[in-house]
Amino acid sequence: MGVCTSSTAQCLPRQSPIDIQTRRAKYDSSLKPLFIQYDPNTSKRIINVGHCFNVEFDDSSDRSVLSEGPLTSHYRLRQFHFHWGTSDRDGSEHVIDGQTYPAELHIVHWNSQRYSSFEEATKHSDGLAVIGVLLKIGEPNPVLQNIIDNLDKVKTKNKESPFEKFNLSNLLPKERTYWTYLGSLTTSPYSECVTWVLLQEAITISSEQLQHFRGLQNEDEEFILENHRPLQPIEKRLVKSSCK
Ligand SMILES: NS(=O)(=O)N=C1NCCCN1
Ligand SMILES: [Zn+2]
Repeated sequence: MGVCTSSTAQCLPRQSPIDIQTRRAKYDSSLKPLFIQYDPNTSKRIINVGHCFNVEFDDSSDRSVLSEGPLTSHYRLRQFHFHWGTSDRDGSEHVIDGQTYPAELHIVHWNSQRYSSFEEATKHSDGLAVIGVLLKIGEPNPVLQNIIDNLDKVKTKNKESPFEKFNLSNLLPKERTYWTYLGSLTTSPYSECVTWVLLQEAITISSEQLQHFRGLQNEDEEFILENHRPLQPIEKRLVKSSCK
């Protein structure tokens, strides 16, 4: 069955982002540890897409993949991007027990075991798996600095620049425990095709580093000061936790 992009008779909406109420999350002992394998040789370019910037990967084969965890297929790495706010007080899309974070990293993968392309995968309820990583203000992050040093090359919409040999694994926190739930893309067309995997450990970014994100410009050459979607109703969904 195709995914719903809004509430229709045969299915309750499963929109994202949501507030993760950790005390309501249920520990599921059947959830496995995540298997994450990212080949630095698959990173290709950084591109300003108007509402954010993407770092894109060569997804013509299963060289960079996510599997296990709550997933029953393997998912191929496509791109990662961030969401941020006009100040350090908010900017994340997911919220934890009502607490907003200054930014959030999304690592987007598509089900290459069942579908032939990213575009096709977005039409199915198990099409995508997105790892969400919360960012908190702290020490400057040297791995993020490598990305930030390239933002001046993609200042305006559709500008792109080569971005090769990037080791995405180095951006992830040490601990990989997670919450998981069924949701959607948080940008248009909001397709309900995403298995969300939100890491419970945040990574750090300094306030000065985050300010560089807000220096990117959209198609009207205005600064992209914020790009996070408002919270959506959880409806009847359950959030599962990989740990007690
Ligand atoms: N913020 S999100 O849910 O990852 N949204 C996406 N939209 C299309 C490309 C992949 N991701
Ligand atoms: Zn996103």
